[in-house]
Amino acid sequence: MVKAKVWTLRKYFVGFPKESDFELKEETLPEIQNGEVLLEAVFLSLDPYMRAVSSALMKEGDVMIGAQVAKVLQSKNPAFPVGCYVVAPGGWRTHSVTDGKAIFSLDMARVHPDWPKDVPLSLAVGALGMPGLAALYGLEEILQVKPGEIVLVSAAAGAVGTMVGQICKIKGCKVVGSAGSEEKVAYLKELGFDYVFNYKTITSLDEALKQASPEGYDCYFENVGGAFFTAALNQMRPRGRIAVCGAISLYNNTTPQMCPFPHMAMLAKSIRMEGFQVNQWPEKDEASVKRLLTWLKEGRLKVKENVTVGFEKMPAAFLQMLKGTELGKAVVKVE
Ligand SMILES: NC(=O)C1=CN([C@@H]2O[C@H](COP(=O)(O)OP(=O)(O)OC[C@H]3O[C@@H](n4cnc5c(N)ncnc54)[C@H](OP(=O)(O)O)[C@@H]3O)[C@@H](O)[C@H]2O)C=CC1
Ligand SMILES: O=C(O)CCC[C@H](O)\C=C/C=C/C=C/C(=O)C/C=C\CCCCCO
Repeated sequence: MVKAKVWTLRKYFVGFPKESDFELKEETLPEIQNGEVLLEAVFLSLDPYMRAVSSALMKEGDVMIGAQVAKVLQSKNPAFPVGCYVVAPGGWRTHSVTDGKAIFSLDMARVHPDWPKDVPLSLAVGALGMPGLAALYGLEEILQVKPGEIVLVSAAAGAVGTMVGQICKIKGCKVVGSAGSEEKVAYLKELGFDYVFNYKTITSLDEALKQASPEGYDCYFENVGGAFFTAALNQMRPRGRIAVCGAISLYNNTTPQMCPFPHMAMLAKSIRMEGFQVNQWPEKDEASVKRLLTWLKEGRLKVKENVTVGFEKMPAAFLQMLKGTELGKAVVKVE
């Protein structure tokens, strides 16, 4: 019998998560049944949605949800032969038995067959996986950005935001980003953002947005919510579009955050605002990953990861990701 180490949600998060909200356990896994595989995790992804959906989709004591890059050790599913690598919704586990169905979003998929040997497999849960697809779909399917348009993106130095900015430049747009440290601001300028500001040090968000683009914004890629949304909405151009990808500034709230009603601003400028989730276009995923991979190989996409080594460090790495103190997509490498 195979034993797995797992991290469970010991207590629901109240406000900002604490390491004591998690509990490390050991599980004995069942034999695989038809359609199932036995997986060994290689890289585990840490993402803000794990905080956002925890109270809605999990019970105390559940294994934390999440995606991982894993190797197939045993298989009774012809789509996933022994020895192949997959991106699976295995959760915070070192080993898992699964049929590949996700609790929340992306079902199990093989790592792209054309994955080059010199490209880290961890990118399959980062720039060339869920966050990268979220950026691509938000820009193409929701905002339908056109060359010459002006795009604003919040949390711009994050796994999604860095891809949004770079894809905007590939598409011939002007892109403005906000981030919470001078290190991140400098990095985004290296990536080619046209204008970047540190939202923690400016005196006025309205002034910062106006200075970045006096003519306003055609598109806003929303990752943060809260007061940033209100300021961005007020500087949208007529017929502007807002893609609601996330609202990380709200995830730790213990009471609902109120904001000015957006109706008059949306009415006056005929603004379109649409929420989306990355799992809405499964038929496009393989081709989309291939496009992102091509842009990476051409040097048109740059990626940065913040790799924590050791399964036992997952809770600490998760809190660090939510705090946003580090640059790069947060992943944990299982030793
Ligand atoms: N709809 C979908 O399918 C998907 C949605 N998402 C959403 O996209 C957003 C970004 O995700 P991702 O790039 O993976 O996250 P990352 O963890 O890579 O980056 C998130 C960044 O958000 C910033 N942040 C954290 N707290 C706050 C706050 N209170 N106010 C303002 N900024 C804050 C931090 O950077 P800093 O403060 O330095 O700017 C942090 O580094 C999230 O809202 C996430 O839920 C992600 C994937 C798919
Ligand atoms: O078991 C699983 O589903 C884990 C695999 C998930 C996979 O890694 C991919 C998708 C992640 C999508 C992220 C979405 C967001 O960040 C959106 C943020 C909040 C959504 C709130 C939804 C509330 C549900 O009630």
